[in-house]
Amino acid sequence: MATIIVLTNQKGGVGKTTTSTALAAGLVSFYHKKVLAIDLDPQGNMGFSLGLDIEDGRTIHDVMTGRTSAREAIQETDYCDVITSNILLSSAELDFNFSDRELLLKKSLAPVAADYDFIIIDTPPALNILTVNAYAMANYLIIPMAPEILSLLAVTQIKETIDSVRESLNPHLDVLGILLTKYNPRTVLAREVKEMAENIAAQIGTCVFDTQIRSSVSVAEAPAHGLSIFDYAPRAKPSEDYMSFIKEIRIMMRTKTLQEVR
Ligand SMILES: Nc1ncnc2c1ncn2[C@@H]1O[C@H](COP(=O)(O)OP(=O)(O)OP(=O)(O)O)[C@@H](O)[C@H]1O
Repeated sequence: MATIIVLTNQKGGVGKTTTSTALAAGLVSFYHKKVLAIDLDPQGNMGFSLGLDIEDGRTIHDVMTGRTSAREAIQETDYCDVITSNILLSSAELDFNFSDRELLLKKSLAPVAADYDFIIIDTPPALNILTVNAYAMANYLIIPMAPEILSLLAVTQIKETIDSVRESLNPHLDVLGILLTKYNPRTVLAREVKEMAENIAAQIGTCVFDTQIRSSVSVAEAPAHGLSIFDYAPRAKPSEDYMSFIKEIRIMMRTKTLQEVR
């Protein structure tokens, strides 16, 4: 069965899509894993970043409204399989107004989940029914966070959603860690935010990853070329950092699985 990793933070612009895309591409390119990337953000940036025309094809909205199957909505890219999103998903709160609506994503992806090693889910900058659907099927949450004070406040609010999903839908939901993005180690703010993030991580029962993703303009340029950061700018700092990040989380996931077996 696939390991399901969800990138989440209801604050916008903190690097959720960038990290989802790098993680999906990195697991395929360096570890030869079979990956399905799901875009749950109505902005539809993940499909675009992986080189797809998001106006074409069926979307996760079609899958979740039962108009098509997950298998029919999967599109292939040079990196991984993707189910794209578009603006129609922004009416999810109104469209999905029936009982069990929190498990819609899990049920619709069940027929394809066994075909993959990893399912990576990019979420919208909100805590809504889409986020809850992602949390309900996740093995691990990763919280990207930019070094800004408002970004820290957002992480505190995520805790309530995590607690309520653990109580009712997914008791095994595990927060793998907080990932500092757009990081400039030379600024005082970045160092202060790192310390605050460590306090918040302790409250959520998680950690701040040892790896931080440094800032570089190459991150903003890569999606326009439909290339992963590793192919667009292999020597740029974020390529190095995302590579270390993937190594770090693979070790963490392996350790956690071994602990569960014992
Ligand atoms: N390490 C980085 N260095 C420089 N720019 C970055 C970095 N990471 C992300 N960015 C830029 O920050 C912007 C927001 O990133 P991204 O779209 O990944 O965030 P997001 O959390 O998914 O946003 P949203 O919540 O709106 O979906 C983008 O323009 C992206 O190119």
